Amino acid sequence: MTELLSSDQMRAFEKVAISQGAVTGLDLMERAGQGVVDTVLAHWPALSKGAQEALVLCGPGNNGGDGFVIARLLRDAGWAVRVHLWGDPADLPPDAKVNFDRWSEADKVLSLDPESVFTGPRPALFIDAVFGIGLSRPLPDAVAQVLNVAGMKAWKSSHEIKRIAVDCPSGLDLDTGLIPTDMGAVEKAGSAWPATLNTAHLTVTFHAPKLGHYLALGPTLCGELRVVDIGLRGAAREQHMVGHDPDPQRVRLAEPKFCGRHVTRLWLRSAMGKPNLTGHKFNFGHVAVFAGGVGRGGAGRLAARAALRSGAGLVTVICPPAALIENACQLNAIMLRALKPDQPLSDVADHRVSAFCLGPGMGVSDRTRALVGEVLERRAGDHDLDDPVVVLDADALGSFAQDPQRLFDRTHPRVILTPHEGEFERLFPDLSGAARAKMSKVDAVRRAAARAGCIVLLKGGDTVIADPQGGAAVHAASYGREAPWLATAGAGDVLAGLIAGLAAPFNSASLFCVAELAAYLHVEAARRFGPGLIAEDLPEELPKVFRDLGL
Ligand SMILES: NC(=O)C1=CN([C@@H]2O[C@H](COP(=O)(O)OP(=O)(O)OC[C@H]3O[C@@H](n4cnc5c(N)ncnc54)[C@H](OP(=O)(O)O)[C@@H]3O)[C@@H](O)[C@H]2O)[C@@H](O)CC1
Ligand SMILES: [K+]
Repeated sequence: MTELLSSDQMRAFEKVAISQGAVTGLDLMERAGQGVVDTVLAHWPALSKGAQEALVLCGPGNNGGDGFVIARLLRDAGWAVRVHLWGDPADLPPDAKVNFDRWSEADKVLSLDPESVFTGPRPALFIDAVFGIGLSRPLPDAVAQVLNVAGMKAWKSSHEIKRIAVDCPSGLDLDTGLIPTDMGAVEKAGSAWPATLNTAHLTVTFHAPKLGHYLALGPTLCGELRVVDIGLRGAAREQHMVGHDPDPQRVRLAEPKFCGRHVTRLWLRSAMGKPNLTGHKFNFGHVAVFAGGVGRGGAGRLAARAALRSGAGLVTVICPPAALIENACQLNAIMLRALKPDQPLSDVADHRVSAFCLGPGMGVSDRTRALVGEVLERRAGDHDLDDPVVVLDADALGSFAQDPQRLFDRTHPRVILTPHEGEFERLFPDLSGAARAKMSKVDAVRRAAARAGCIVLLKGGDTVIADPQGGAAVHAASYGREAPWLATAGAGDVLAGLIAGLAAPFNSASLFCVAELAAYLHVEAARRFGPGLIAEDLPEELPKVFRDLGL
């Protein structure tokens, strides 16, 4: 699984490599610039056929230094290159200054402002090397105007201009995936896009992807993402093997990759219980899904269906007595039990229930709170691993909005909370909204998991999963894995059931690994079905996904 780095981690890698004498900063800058040129020419082979015009915008730090290297390499290859610099050359850091001087030996450097940039000839390549991991505040207005895609209209046939971002589109915070603005940060497309919108066709980053490439606006702004090896490998820590719990210091992409190779089948087999064992249905666990009252059972039934499709041996829907007939009309392979308000849970769910799923359609109520409390108190004794898995979603979370601590006092390591942003905000108001202008989604979910003492999975196109020790993963429905059809009623209920179903067999992987796989399968099912998807389709698509993935 690919590691996602913070800006500080990237700087630390560079520092270690340089201080060990393995490489100089100038070497790294040269490799970075060469890597961008090679990647661009490989991406658009037609550009290699004849030298053309390139525009390189450089900033006051080492991102700008990379820009000077790129400009020189293109010039050496016969391109006509114009370079604009934001800032005073005398203030450039040493390596960037060396490359500024190398460029300046034969060519001039222009100022970076809309007038001077847009009056020149139309370039084939528009290269943004203004700010990278060193962005520390909102973009200056003049830079924002030059980088705004709208500015391209100054050139005729602007659609033919390839926009390349060096490390990231300038203005993107590589820790949060947000765009810092004077008013805080902008996260969502549609929610007041800043005037500084800077989207690239291709972003070339170095050594490893950063958090901001995958979180929030990152994928929208970066276009396609390529990672160039600049020889820091010696300093890199080993990669994450699929099926292993996360390292608390690191963040990984939840994906079926190891050392750059696809290991999808291995991932499925390492996380799921069913493919590794023969036996009777009780070997594969029993999931109990609580459903709502009359007319509100659909969400619970969706979760139950997903649990059964994902490998649980048995699934029981537990509902209030009045909803028994409604559910009986709709369920076959899924068992059904009614639970009266004064009846003990053990009457309908014995000790063999290995996973509970609560929330979808249950309603925000005292009754839901009481049932959640009762399930969380069902502990096996000495060993956490013997406790049933408890997936808490939707109304199981909403029922504790007034007093989240009451929930957190009971949650344990075999519990997973699966909120969407709104539910997360109600449970963790101090880790949401404006607080997230500075704190990445990963940090917010890590803190939430530590506070709740259980796993937290915060849904989104950039789903973040964290455990109380700090281990974290991002599951990204981006860079070719977009799943817009998943934004449909009931899709979240299916995910909750999927987690419960995957976690139910006694021999499945840790709950964290199961949650990563569930997020992946959920998106795979949506993408395989495609346009027109509704939540009912997701569980039915799972068998095809399993088959496609080689199970
Ligand atoms: N690390 C590595 O291993 C490698 C790194 N490499 C490259 O170096 C890049 C990182 O370089 P970097 O640290 O110099 O940061 P960078 O993004 O150039 O900007 C810092 C400058 O911008 C300024 N500044 C910031 N925000 C501003 C604003 N809004 N408006 C105005 N000014 C602003 C800031 O000023 P300050 O905040 O200090 O006042 C400072 O002067 C990295 O992204 C990659 O491309 C590669 O060569 C290969 C190896
Ligand atoms: K940049």
